[in-house]
Amino acid sequence: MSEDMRELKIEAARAALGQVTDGMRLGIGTGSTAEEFVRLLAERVENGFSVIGVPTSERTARLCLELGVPLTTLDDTPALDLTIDGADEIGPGLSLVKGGGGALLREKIVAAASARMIVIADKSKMVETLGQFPLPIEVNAFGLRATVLAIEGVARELGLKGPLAIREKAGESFVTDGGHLIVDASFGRIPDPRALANALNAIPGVVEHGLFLDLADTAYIAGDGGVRAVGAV
Ligand SMILES: O=C[C@H](O)[C@H](O)[C@H](O)COP(=O)(O)O
Repeated sequence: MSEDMRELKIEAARAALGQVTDGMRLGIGTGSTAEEFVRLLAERVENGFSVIGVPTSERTARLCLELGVPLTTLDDTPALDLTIDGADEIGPGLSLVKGGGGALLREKIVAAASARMIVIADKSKMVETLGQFPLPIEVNAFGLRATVLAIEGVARELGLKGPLAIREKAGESFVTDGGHLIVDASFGRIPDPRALANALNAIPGVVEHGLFLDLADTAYIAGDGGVRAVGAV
């Protein structure tokens, strides 16, 4: 990642930090942008700021522990004030594709348990139509081939084309924090994300998918001209 790109992620994270107030219960996202947020948050915590966070992945949990950000679980703190997370794509109405890092299931559970969700990203994530980033679909390993066939069937019915790939890491199937697999669907364009989300939700082997609809309230998008807020501020 270039230094410029990292700087944009830091700027977006800093804008989101401005919305965090003392005592908040936070959902803490996953990925390179969310990690910049964790680093800034840790500096505030070191200076006496009091927050408690629910991490959306083991990776984020490790970073928080390393930097001294206090953590809780969703079982102990089931209602959160604010989730701050990155995204792979941000489309119309703050519809999102998430899950490039494989954390989509916990991210969605945490976002849904939060009163508010802020997305932080550099400007490259803004798109007119979702789908150029392969859509991550978290699936149960049991019946994988049947589930892939069902996803292909749903895609065909919706006029979506493109290969499905079982995600791999270092030559092995990638396994999520929840012990599931990821199917990456390269549709190119998803003109009706809601129809696809509903159809995927109806497939038993699909645990969750990376379409986040009606979850994000605000996005802070960092570009050359500074940070732009999209949605409610
Ligand atoms: O599973 C990973 C998450 O959904 C990330 O928030 C997403 O992939 C964006 O990550 P990054 O900030 O590294 O582009």
